[in-house]
Amino acid sequence: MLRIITQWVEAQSELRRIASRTHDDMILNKEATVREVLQTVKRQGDKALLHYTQEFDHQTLTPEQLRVSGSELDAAYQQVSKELLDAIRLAAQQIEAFHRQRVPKSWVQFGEDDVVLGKRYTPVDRAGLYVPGGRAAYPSTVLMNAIPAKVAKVPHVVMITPPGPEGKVNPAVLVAAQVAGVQEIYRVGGAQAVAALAYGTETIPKVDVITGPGNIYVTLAKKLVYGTVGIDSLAGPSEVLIIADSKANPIHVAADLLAQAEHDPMAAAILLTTDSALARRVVAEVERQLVDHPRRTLTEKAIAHYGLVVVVESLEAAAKLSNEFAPEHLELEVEDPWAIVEKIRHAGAIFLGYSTPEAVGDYLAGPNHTLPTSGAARYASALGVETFLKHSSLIQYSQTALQKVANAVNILATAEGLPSHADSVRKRMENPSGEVDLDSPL
Ligand SMILES: NC(=O)c1ccc[n+]([C@@H]2O[C@H](COP(=O)([O-])OP(=O)(O)OC[C@H]3O[C@@H](n4cnc5c(N)ncnc54)[C@H](O)[C@@H]3O)[C@@H](O)[C@H]2O)c1
Ligand SMILES: N[C@H](CO)Cc1c[nH]c[nH+]1
Ligand SMILES: [Zn+2]
Repeated sequence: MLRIITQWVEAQSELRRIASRTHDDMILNKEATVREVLQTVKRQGDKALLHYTQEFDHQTLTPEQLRVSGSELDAAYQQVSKELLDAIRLAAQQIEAFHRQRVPKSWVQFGEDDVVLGKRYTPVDRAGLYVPGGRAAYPSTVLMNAIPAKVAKVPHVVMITPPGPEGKVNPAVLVAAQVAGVQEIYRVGGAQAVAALAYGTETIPKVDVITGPGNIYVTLAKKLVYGTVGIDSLAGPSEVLIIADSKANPIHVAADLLAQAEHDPMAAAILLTTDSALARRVVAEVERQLVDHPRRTLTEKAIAHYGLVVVVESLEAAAKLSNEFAPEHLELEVEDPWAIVEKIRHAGAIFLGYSTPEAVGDYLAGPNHTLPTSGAARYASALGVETFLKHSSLIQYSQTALQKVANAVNILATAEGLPSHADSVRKRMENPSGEVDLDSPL
């Protein structure tokens, strides 16, 4: 049952509790397990992957079965309907069009005295895409990860996803991978999959960056291997925060809350509204929609632990609470959403207006659905092409330009007690031609 609260201080404290749900859980219960999984995979490679796949996914695999075979990839096309294939293709086109919009470009700038400055973007050599598969199969997440990697021109992309019943990977996931151009797929999930990508095993290549969302084990593993490899962001259990006014439709608001709650018992679903009647209607409607819900047990858990309705005085107050929470998804179900968006400072993705359910963003609007959770939207952003790129700074100085700054470099280097830094400039001033007298004693 969703709780309604009206007190500002209580709302702030409840929102803090919900935002920190993954940190608390991570630290108290799961971190030890994940550390052990990471260490064991690092030491034992494939053997550990098979062991943990048995323990956590209840599937018995041989090392040869870790990689999804060509015949399994071909067969997947026979197992999805034409409608599903068409929907995957439509989503792929829209996601690609969006991600091609603003690809960072290398640049150089020519300044006074022939100084050249710039940035050169290059893709990582190898990317590892995590596609969740514990409680649901996510062909959409395949597209959201693989398409930006492709647009960034990453030369080697591998995908990793947990095995389902009978060790099989969901055929829609395999089809989406092929539509997005990923052929190298391994069936392993959880922290053990992240470890394989970070350290490499006999079968699975080590990568430079790991992207993709996942449950608490996956998210904690990504956090722990950061540094050995790059990661996109901490995209953990899903969350939605809805700001609604009196004109919002309670049936739609309830459906949107449940759409995120149904991902995971640790998902969060929050409504901030200026209308106490709407608050009550949404609570009743959530109950009603849960009655025949196919994922009722896990969705109810999420709603009971991390669901909340807050009645606020104004939309400005709602925006303030939302900024404190920094949600993964923010829906503005209000009459003039563009007036409120001005006040929003932290959110992974913002959905504007009554007819923009968050689910269009999950599947095919174009922007990425892999987004920071648990307050990480304060400092992180959606997965994108730039996640797979890094840039090198470019700096070229002429002798004249160097001369002009020599004194300032000398002063700074002396202040830092680093004489060779000063010498590296001074010696070029003393010997501008760079000629070496080979007859003089060394
Ligand atoms: N933030 C985002 O952008 C975004 C996008 C899509 C999905 N999601 C989230 O991704 C998650 C998907 O979770 P999922 O569970 O369906 O799939 P998952 O693939 O993330 O996790 C399943 C794996 O967890 C491991 N695991 C399960 N129980 C374990 C235990 N007790 N100990 C150790 N390991 C264990 C298993 O190895 C299993 O393969 C959800 O939380 C969903 O909300 C987030
Ligand atoms: N809402 C998820 C991100 O938190 C993404 C997703 C994929 N499929 C359905 N939803
Ligand atoms: Zn979703």
